[in-house]
Amino acid sequence: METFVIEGGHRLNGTITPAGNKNAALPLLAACLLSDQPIILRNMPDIADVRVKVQLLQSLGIECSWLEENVLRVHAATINTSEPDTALARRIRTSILLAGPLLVRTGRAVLARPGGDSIGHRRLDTHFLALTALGAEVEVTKQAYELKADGLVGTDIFLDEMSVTGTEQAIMAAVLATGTTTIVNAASEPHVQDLCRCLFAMGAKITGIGTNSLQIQGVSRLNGTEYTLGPDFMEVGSFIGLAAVTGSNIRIANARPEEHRMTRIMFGRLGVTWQDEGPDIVIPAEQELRVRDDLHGVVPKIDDMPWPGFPPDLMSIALVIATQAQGTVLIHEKMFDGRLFFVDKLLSMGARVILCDPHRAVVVGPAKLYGERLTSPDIRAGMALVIAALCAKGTSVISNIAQIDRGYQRIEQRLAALGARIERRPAE
Ligand SMILES: CC(=O)N[C@H]1[C@@H](OP(=O)(O)OP(=O)(O)OC[C@H]2O[C@@H](n3ccc(=O)[nH]c3=O)[C@H](O)[C@@H]2O)O[C@H](CO)[C@@H](O)[C@@H]1O
Ligand SMILES: C=C(OP(=O)(O)O)C(=O)O
Repeated sequence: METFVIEGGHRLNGTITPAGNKNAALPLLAACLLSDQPIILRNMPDIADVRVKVQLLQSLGIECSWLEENVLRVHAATINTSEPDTALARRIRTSILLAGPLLVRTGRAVLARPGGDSIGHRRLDTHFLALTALGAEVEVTKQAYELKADGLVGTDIFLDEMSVTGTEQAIMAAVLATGTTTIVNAASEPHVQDLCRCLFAMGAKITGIGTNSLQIQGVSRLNGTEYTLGPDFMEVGSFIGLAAVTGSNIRIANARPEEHRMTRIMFGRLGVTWQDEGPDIVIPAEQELRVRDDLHGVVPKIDDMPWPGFPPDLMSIALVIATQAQGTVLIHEKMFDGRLFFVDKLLSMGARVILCDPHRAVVVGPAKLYGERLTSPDIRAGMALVIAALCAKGTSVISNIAQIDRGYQRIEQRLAALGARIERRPAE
């Protein structure tokens, strides 16, 4: 197990480019099963979760090869089995996204209960609601799911919540179903849009992309294509937070500023500002971080919602920024039950936070942070701890960085290029 050793308290400077969106890459790899033609995915992030997903595809007999850095060719000419490798499937959340495509291609899917971040209960009910509506038979056991279908038939589906991967599952099952499917109360995050656009390029008939109501006219086959993934907006939000708490001037190249309107509102409540310069985001040095109270001096809140609300994956970053802002703010994590527990790590660094319950934390800032020995509990808390450590006085050692490697491509090298003092070392 490796660690990050971080010496904090130094200002950073320079340009950083976000990697391709992790949460687009993972469903797109599942979508490759929907065609027997080659698909070339560009701007694929070279992260641990993608590597596990590629191995999962290979366990089905699908050809996957990196043509060059961040360019992956996937060719599902034949699929040898409907049972992806159990150990690999248990390592990532999106192994479950193979269910719909396997049903379509082989009429059967046997999948282990998936892994992914341990941030509270991660329900899959929406996935099975959609698949059964389209005609699949599903048997759920304690640790696995067995599905079969003799052809899927389009229908009107109203999702019980705007689940991101639940929506992706429904889309992938519907594109080759007979007839028309409507998916209402659908998620519309940029990664859901990337999936729809790639499927569209493969010949799928989808309208309503980017909205909460999708219409899909089933087609009889899908072609191969080439598709370029969008930038990871969680990386962009993380880099904005990093610049703000370290007082650094950072340019984030090709950041798609239009995807950060809600982030601007929420981070703005902590006094964080930036300029959009064409496709780039430029965060100025030495900002005055000060909580902006609501009208009548009421303590403001930062809370998450499905898109275009503030993404839950940026809540941990917002919490670290709040520790450095003058004033009091409520962090209200409404979507996940277990994402705020990492505040005990920030408390050990000197942050002033009251964890009211699993969903709410009151942060009083600014607090001077000090280097600590820390463990990364999940991917986003891990990145939040890296940011806290870079802002802290002294040296921090972060263990369990495999969590961070799941989603951030060679992060220590990219941050070191901005002047960050961060090293990857074998665990002592
Ligand atoms: C691989 C991938 O893409 N993972 C992302 C995906 O996970 P995933 O698809 O697993 O997350 P879901 O969208 O299903 O649900 C996330 C949480 O929000 C709750 N919920 C969801 C919708 C809703 O309308 N109301 C509600 O309360 C769910 O009950 C759950 O606790 O979306 C999450 C929410 O953006 C992100 O944190 C994950 O990074
Ligand atoms: C929760 C996340 O990932 P996953 O759904 O893959 O566990 C995340 O990307 O923050």
